[in-house]
Amino acid sequence: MSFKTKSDPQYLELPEAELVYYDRFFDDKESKRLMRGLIDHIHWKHEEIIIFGRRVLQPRLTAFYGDAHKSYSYSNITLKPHPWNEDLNFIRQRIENVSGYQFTSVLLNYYRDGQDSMGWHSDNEKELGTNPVIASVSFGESRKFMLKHKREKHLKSSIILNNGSFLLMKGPTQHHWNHQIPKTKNPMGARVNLTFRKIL
Ligand SMILES: O=C(O)CCC(=O)C(=O)O
Ligand SMILES: [Fe+2]
Repeated sequence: MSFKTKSDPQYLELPEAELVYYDRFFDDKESKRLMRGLIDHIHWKHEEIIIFGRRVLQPRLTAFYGDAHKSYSYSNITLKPHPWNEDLNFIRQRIENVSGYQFTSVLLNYYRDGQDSMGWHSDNEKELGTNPVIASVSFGESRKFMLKHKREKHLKSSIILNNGSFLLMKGPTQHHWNHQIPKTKNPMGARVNLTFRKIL
């Protein structure tokens, strides 16, 4: 008799990438509690960024938490971390135990509906070092996570990130691939995503 655990990992077979996906990493009850806690208690901000010299609001809310003195800069903004809270430590503990990696910081994104999104990018900021490990946890509405190779333009992939899921990106993934969460016209509820990172 085989016994399937709730979080059998799926290895995504993409060249020059290392991606591992765990569906239902958190069960429905935990996910519901954590999503509620995050929406209600995280210090969400609607950040302005500068794109091609213009000030625009990001199409989502964000927050940055982590060890003190580990600031993070991207798209002309520098984020100073809020201290870890209980829910974030609970999530961090679980992903550290399973992945065997440790994280100093977490960037949170709150997609209020299908019109909220994140454009093509890779998480390759200098302070993450080479081959950074990024641990991505999602709660709420399922959204499509798209990947495209930076050099070989025909190489594309996508994966649906479900409620309670955990996606681990490591090895040369950030070096060779961009990712995005596209907008969608389908009616969509809220989604919260957390990307745990190690700032050196
Ligand atoms: O919302 C997601 O799943 C992606 C978030 C992301 O790529 C990031 O925070 O760098
Ligand atoms: Fe990212």
